[in-house]
Amino acid sequence: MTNQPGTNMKPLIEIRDLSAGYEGRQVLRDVNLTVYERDFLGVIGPNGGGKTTLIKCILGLLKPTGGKITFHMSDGTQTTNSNDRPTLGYLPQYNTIDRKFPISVEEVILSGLSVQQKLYARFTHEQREKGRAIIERMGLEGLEKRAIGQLSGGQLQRALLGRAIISDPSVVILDEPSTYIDKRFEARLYELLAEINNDCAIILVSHDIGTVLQQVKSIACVNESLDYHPIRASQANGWRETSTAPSNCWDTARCHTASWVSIITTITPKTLRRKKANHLYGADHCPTSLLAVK
Ligand SMILES: Nc1ncnc2c1ncn2[C@@H]1O[C@H](COP(=O)(O)OP(=O)(O)OP(=O)(O)O)[C@@H](O)[C@H]1O
Repeated sequence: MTNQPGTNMKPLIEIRDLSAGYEGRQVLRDVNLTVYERDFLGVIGPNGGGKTTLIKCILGLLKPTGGKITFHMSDGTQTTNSNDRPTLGYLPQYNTIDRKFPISVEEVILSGLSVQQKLYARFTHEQREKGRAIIERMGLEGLEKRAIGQLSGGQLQRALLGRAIISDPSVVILDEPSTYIDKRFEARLYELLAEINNDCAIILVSHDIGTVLQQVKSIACVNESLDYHPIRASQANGWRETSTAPSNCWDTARCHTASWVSIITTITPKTLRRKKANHLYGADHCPTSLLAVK
């Protein structure tokens, strides 16, 4: 199944019949998905289901074994070459970051401009000012010169988010952004994402289903294949709520169908309790059948 174009939403990324894997082992198959202008797509699914692999394919970090990814440019042209694609902002999973790398907060944030920068060229005054504004927006004032190895987990996540948005990308991709972020900044993080979403599309990979459902406009469940469900479908004036879920949506992903569909259809008090429990215990330790299983 592929998601259908909205009435006036411009596609930014079109994924058709994508398959991908590692060393001959297939991880994704027959993935079809379109990311639209100002979309806010939540990507959920079980551990090892292929969420990060999908993101790597979009970013051009992993070559698909089949299918194609088309990027739509602001001038109306299209490309399948990831070197020519529009700027994508990326916040990688926390555990992929080498914290021993000798780089400061300011340098991490400015490194998000590297695609616009000639190799070894100095940053301009304007770029540094932009870096300062992002540092302030991320609540990192006073930590500009601190090496990333001396930051708390949440401070590092904020620096990485700053890096992801500094280049004014057309799509920001966030892989588990709330890991290590405290409650106060988590609320700010989602406020920031709502602000950013006024200008660009967001793809958010998360295990925090309650938060995902409150924030996103559409959901993709990835477990080898992909099932898509719009929560707020596009219409002439933007996005509107929908309340239907395809009953087989989660079957394909081998999730617990009834529980998932009830979560998707409405945010129930049960879901809110789940969200609270996730925050207290972490999604992986949350004892309930609402979590996806392989
Ligand atoms: N570089 C790699 N080489 C070989 N196998 C890999 C590699 N990266 C991921 N895999 C495997 O591919 C599968 C999908 O991994 P992926 O990281 O995409 O899952 P995920 O849905 O993002 O999982 P999680 O929720 O745990 O982050 C897993 O079985 C994983 O072990």
